[in-house]
Amino acid sequence: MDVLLEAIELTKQYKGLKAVAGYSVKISRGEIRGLIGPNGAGKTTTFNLLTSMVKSTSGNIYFEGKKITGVRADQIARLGICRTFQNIRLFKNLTVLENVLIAAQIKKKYNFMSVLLSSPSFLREEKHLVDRSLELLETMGLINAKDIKARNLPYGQQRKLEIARALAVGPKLLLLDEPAAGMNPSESTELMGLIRYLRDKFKLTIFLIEHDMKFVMNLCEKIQVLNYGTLIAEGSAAEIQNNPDVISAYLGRAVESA
Ligand SMILES: Nc1ncnc2c1ncn2[C@@H]1O[C@H](COP(=O)(O)OP(=O)(O)OP(=O)(O)O)[C@@H](O)[C@H]1O
Repeated sequence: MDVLLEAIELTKQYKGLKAVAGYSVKISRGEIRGLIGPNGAGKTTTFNLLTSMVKSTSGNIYFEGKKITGVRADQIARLGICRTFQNIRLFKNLTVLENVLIAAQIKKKYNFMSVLLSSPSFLREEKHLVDRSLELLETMGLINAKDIKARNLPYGQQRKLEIARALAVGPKLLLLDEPAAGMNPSESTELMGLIRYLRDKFKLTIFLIEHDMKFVMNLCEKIQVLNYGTLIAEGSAAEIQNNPDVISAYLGRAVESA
């Protein structure tokens, strides 16, 4: 098995609460993996730990065999772990194309003088970035919206723009936090096909959090289930659906909130 990402015994403690407790995962290159669990189970915290957006209390993370525990979030993105957010984070007053361009520039380190003097190499590079960003918008079905301000995009398209921004950084591993949230059934079915297409086209590995069970069960080859910060199950869609611990975790929460 060609393991792209491995986490061993990750824990995040907030005062008296263990948001994530001893979480481990091994994700193979090319896989589409799902992470589910009731509200507050620790899913987003897990993504925050994997991308160094929060510091783990203990545990280790390895990416392509190298230890990345404690590496800064911007460096994690440059190494090839990029993500989207549950609460969409776009530059709302910039256009769709500008949003992607900003993300595409993360990997480039311009020499200040070459930018100031608009040197030929900078202009060449800039054209390359624009071309690549336009290509990405084409792939995501957003090309006709390229000059529209992000705030004026319909919600489902804002979610797609977030994915385009993450792709612009050039990830190997793409983490999607509730990519289908707020989408109608036909949009989420279309998104499923798009995610498979992106995985193949860009040779990605995808790890996603999603509350839409149909989406997760149809798309993910393997699924993990968190409950109160602890991993309670891991397996195929059929294994997860029939797992009594998973069923009682979801039913238990439903009873609590009734
Ligand atoms: N910065 C923080 N300080 C204190 N507690 C936090 C913090 N971030 C998260 N938590 C707590 O950690 C637990 C896990 O939260 P998390 O957001 O990871 O869950 P989740 O599974 O993503 O939930 P949801 O499905 O509702 O998005 C929750 O009890 C939450 O209140």
